[in-house]
Order: sequence, then structure tokens, then C-alpha cells
Amino acid sequence: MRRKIAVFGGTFNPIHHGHLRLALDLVQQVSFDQMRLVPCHIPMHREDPSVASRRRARMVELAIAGSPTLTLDTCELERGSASYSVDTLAQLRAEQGGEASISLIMGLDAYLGLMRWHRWEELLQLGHLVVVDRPGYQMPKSGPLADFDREHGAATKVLEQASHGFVVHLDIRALDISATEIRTLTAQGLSTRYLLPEAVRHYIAERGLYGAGDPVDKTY
Ligand SMILES: Nc1ncnc2c1ncn2[C@@H]1O[C@H](COP(=O)(O)OP(=O)(O)OP(=O)(O)O)[C@@H](O)[C@H]1O
Ligand SMILES: O=C(O)c1ccc[n+]([C@@H]2O[C@H](COP(=O)([O-])O)[C@@H](O)[C@H]2O)c1
Repeated sequence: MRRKIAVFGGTFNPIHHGHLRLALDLVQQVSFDQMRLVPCHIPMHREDPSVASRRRARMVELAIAGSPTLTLDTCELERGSASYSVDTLAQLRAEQGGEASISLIMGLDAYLGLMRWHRWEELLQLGHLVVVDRPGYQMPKSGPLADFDREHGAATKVLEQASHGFVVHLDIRALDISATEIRTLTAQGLSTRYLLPEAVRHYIAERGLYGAGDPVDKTY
């Protein structure tokens, strides 16, 4: 059977249950052999994250500690340069060889901006794109992305059958959680409990990230 590897890139500032449950749901639906969480080091598509990549990676590590299926991949930190998904996929393809099925995972909000990504036309030569819905976002019915989606769209089984080249949309449970909301709640001194793992909440509180005040308030 073809080895199936998933690459789930994100700013993870911080990682939350929206990311984690999405990753786990996909591992179970697709039987990925690996699900690699790849924190981006220097994003060129958004403002500099307020927290250094080393710390964002550490929060990923804390979040997945003990998970048998999710792993942290720090390739973008090690590369040290601007973080482009095309480079990450190319590096993984070189490592894994031509047979492996490689899937780049993204939420619909990220997919909507795909045509602004660096060398985005090359992504499907290196892997598949697996897109999951995100509350508040909808696929356009017409336009260049809708055309691209129709041209390359396929059913899940293609992830077994081909190493690259297709776009697959998968249903996962919708969790309306964002890192932006977690940063805002933290800065306002409001509780973020149940939105992200406790170990990550403690890390944020202990280091005063996102304007966190005293260590995690017991009343919250
Ligand atoms: N709740 C969610 N449901 C589905 N996809 C999600 C969810 N949260 C994040 N994603 C996806 O995870 C990837 C990484 O997201 P990212 O780290 O930017 O989190 P975020 O919550 O969107 O952060 P921010 O609010 O800072 O933009 C993206 O592909 C994004 O679409
Ligand atoms: O390669 C690009 O040009 C590119 C442009 C936008 C987003 N990405 C990647 O998409 C992933 C999700 O991005 P974000 O901003 O939602 O965290 C993350 O791994 C980014 O590096 C990549």
C-alpha cells in the first residue's frame, strides 16, 4: 500500500482545538500514516506573528505530547528562510520519494487565498491539497478558484491511488475556534479554557504571551 503522509502547516499562534481535532479527524478518515504539524517560521503572507517560531513550535509540541498519530515537523524553522509551502512540499517529496502520497492540509479560509501563494501552480506537482470547511467561509461558485477546484477535484480514494495532483474536500466536525480569538481573550484577561490544551494555556500564562497577566487564573 502507498504510504500516505499529511502535512498540516500553520502559524499556530497558538495551536488550538480547532487544529488538533481537524488533524485527528483526518487521520481517522484517511488513515494517514503520518500527520506532520509544521509551524511556519517566517510567513510572507501575513504580519510577523507576535510570538517567535521556536515558542509556537514548543506549544505544538506540548499540545501533541503523547499523541500516537500527530508529530511536530520543524523543517520550516530549520530552513530559516521565508516559509513557503511549495518548499516544504518539495523537501518532503525529496525525502519520501515519488511513490508516497503527500497531502497538504488546509482550512477553507487558507484555500480561498491559494492563488496568491508563492509558486502555487507547482503545489499539485508535489502533492495533493486536502481542504476542510471552516465555519464562516464558503467556496465561491464561480471564478478562477472554483474552476481550478472543479478541474482538480476528486474523491478521497485518490489519496490512496495517486501520489499527487488532486484536490480533495473532506468533512470534519466544525469547531469555530481561532487563534485570533484566543489572543484577544488572553489580552482581555478572559478565560480561554476548553479552546486549547491546558498545557498550552499554562505555557502562555507562564510566559505572559499575548498580554497574559498572572499565571492562569484559577477562577477561569
Ligand atoms: N477552527 C478551524 N477549522 C478549520 N480549519 C482551521 C481552524 N483553525 C485553523 N484552521 C486551519 O489551520 C491552518 C492553520 O491556521 P492558523 O494557524 O492560521 O490558525 P487560525 O486560527 O486561523 O489563526 P489566526 O486567527 O491567527 O489566523 C489553516 O489552514 C487554517 O485554515
Ligand atoms: O507558500 C505560501 O505562499 C503560503 C501562503 C499562505 C499560507 N501558506 C501556508 O498555509 C498555512 C496556513 O497559513 P495561516 O496563515 O492560516 O497560518 C501555513 O503553513 C502557511 O505557511 C503558505
